Amino acid sequence: MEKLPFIKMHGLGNDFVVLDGRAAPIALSEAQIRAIADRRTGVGFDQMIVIEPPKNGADAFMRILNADGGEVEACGNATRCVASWLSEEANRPALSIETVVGTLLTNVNADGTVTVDMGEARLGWDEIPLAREMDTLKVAAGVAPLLEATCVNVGNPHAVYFVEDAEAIPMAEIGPRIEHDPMFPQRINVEAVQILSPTRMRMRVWERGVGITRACGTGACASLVAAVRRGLSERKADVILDGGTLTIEWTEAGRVLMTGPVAISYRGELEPAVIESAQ
Ligand SMILES: N[C@H](CCC[C@H](N)C(=O)O)C(=O)O
Repeated sequence: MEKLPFIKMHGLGNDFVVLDGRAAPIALSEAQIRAIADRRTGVGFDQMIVIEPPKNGADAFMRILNADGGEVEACGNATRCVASWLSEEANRPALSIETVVGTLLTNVNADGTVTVDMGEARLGWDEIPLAREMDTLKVAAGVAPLLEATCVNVGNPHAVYFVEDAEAIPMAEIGPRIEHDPMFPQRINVEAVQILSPTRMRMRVWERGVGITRACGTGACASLVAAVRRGLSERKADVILDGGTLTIEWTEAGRVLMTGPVAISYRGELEPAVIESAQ
């Protein structure tokens, strides 16, 4: 096996290993993905992104793998990072990037931030999905003090809990218990949100398949949509994450736009032994 080149990128500290599978397909097992995700013996990442040739005429297709090896539908911060990289390669700011749940439109702004149109927020119980029919505005599922969620799907599933003090929530302890609650048949990303003003909120996240991350783009989108649904926020607001701030807008047309910075940390080559030794 050859050495595997990669780009290490992050969006507000939500970090990614990006592989280019356009010239030759890259197929890794869940165990191999977990081996690369290891922050001591691998490279370490929250998500792995594999860029593939487009299937429906967009600029590229992106596959998204969580650190636990599972493939998922959406990753907002990674979409922004990939858009920035591909935009420089294509020498144009606007791109379209296919994912397993649809094609996302991206734009690299003059200040270097990247905006992604994550598409329409899905609010139906079967779109989240939940285990049974109910109003997704108030879902009685969780672990104290996170007991009533507003659930939103922005390509991937989120349970958003509004709290008085986000810093006081023991996310490492209760996040995994909510992630695996039987109410959520595809598991779920968990957000604790403290409203600071009609245009600012603080959010902490336990990500499905990863754990606590410094930022979650789709989580910020879901938090804004949930806050608007509960009358707690204007349709455009800043979401303050551990790693920094994302600006999110839920347009009158129902689409969710996310804007924020991206960064390349380094480029590297993965030794074949890391992959071949994976159990
Ligand atoms: N953990 C998420 C995927 C990554 C989401 C996050 N990193 C983002 O920026 O949207 C899930 O299992 O749906």
